Order: sequence, then C-alpha cells, then structure tokens
Amino acid sequence: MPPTPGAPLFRVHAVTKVYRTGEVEVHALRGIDLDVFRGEFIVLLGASGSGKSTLLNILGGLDVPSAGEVYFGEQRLTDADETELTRYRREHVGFVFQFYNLIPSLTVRENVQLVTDIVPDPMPVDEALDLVALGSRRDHFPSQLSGGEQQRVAIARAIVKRPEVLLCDEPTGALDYQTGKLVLDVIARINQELGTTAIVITHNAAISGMADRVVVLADGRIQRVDVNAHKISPAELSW
Ligand SMILES: Nc1ncnc2c1ncn2[C@@H]1O[C@H](COP(=O)(O)OP(=O)(O)OP(=O)(O)O)[C@@H](O)[C@H]1O
Repeated sequence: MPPTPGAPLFRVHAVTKVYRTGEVEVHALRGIDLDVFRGEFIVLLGASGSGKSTLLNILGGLDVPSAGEVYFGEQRLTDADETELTRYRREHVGFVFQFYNLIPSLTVRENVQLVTDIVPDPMPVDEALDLVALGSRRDHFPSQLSGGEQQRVAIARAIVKRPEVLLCDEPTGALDYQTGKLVLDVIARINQELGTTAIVITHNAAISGMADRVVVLADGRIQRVDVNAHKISPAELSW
C-alpha cells in the first residue's frame, strides 16, 4: 500500500534521547524529525548503536524522549503519564521482538488468547492464527514449533488486538534465511491486507526492497530516507 496522504499516524519532532549512567552520557538520538503515514511499511536501517531501537521504543511508548515531541494521531505521547502510555501500548501497538517471549506452558491458542482478554476490540484468536498460517498448530506448545513458527505466533499475538501499528525489532534476527523470508512475508501481508502500519528494524539492507520508505539512521540522526517507487515481495528478496 503506498503512503496514504493525510494526517500522519506518527509525528516525531526534534526528538533527542540521552541516557545517563553515573558520569557517562550516551546521546542515542540527536534530533529526529519524521512523519509516519497510515498504512506505510517502513524499514529502519543503521549500524549497531545508531539509535534504531531507541526510536522504535519511543514510538511504542516503551521509552520517552529527553526532548522533542511525539504525536500518535492527536495524542501527544510526550505528555502521557505511565497509565496513559500503558493504555496506548495495550490498545494501539503490536510489538514483535527478535525473541518470541511465548509462555512455554500455554498452547499457541492460549498464548494469543491472553491478549484478547485485556483489549477492547480483539479479532477472534483463530482469525489471527489463520493470518499467520498456523491455524492447524493451535493446540501445540511453543517447544513443538520451529523458531519461525514461534515468531509467527508472536506476530499473531501482536495483531490480535487489531493494532494501528506493528513495531518489529529485528524480527528475523534469530532465524535462518528461508524462515526469515516467511516471517517477513507474514508482516508484509498484514500490512497489505489489514492496512496495519509496519515499522521494521533490521541490520539487513536487502530487506529494504519490501518497504515503502527506508529510514537510515547513523549516530542518532536520520542520515537519509529512501522512497521505493516499486516495492518487492519478500519472496523476491535475496541476500
Ligand atoms: N538503557 C540504556 N542505557 C544506556 N545507554 C543505552 C541504553 N539503551 C541504549 N543505549 C545506548 O544508546 C545507543 C543507541 O542504542 P540503540 O539500541 O537504540 O541502537 P540500535 O541502532 O538499535 O543498535 P542495535 O542494532 O545494536 O540494536 C547505543 O550507544 C546504546 O549503547
């Protein structure tokens, strides 16, 4: 889906983040300006330590900037207190991390169902599992699944709340080449079929081809933003 014109889903203005540990200051973000539009697929690229996770965590309400502003629609996240941020995360954001963090003693279905108990308008659990092509494994436990399948359960858990945005931090980092492609394909399909805005961190520049825009970070700044006139599907990517 091409970037939708209109009001951005996220507006990030002059965001900085300084981590202070004792005497040491780390400038993780040094002035980020970025609009993210509804339905966009954004890839965040950059060397280790360039600030990708810090930016993603700020967008997801897991962290707050040292200065600057972040709006989610009309909501000013930078003013939100912990209760409001918890609610924002719970209702609007789906997170996918490198490690799947599934609960080993619960089945696939139960792992996803946990979320549906605490959000206002979930989709049926089976619908979420069908979207990641795991309907037939719903009664299995995480230990009975491959890494890629476990990541697809984690994606089902992230999307079952019908989030406006899916934030993925190195979702294929622990997976082999073919499995990684399958997981990317699931994220691309959710972006296209549900219109969920997707922001995906990767070290792998080859993944860029599947994005609407590629935001390249270097040393806490946006070095450049590349727009893909023609996106390619994960199946066509090679690295
Ligand atoms: N909680 C923290 N306390 C102190 N410094 C931190 C903290 N979190 C991140 N940093 C520092 O901020 C900088 C940016 O980190 P960040 O994790 O955002 O980078 P990244 O681009 O996601 O890196 P990677 O690709 O290795 O995950 C790094 O120098 C990191 O060491």
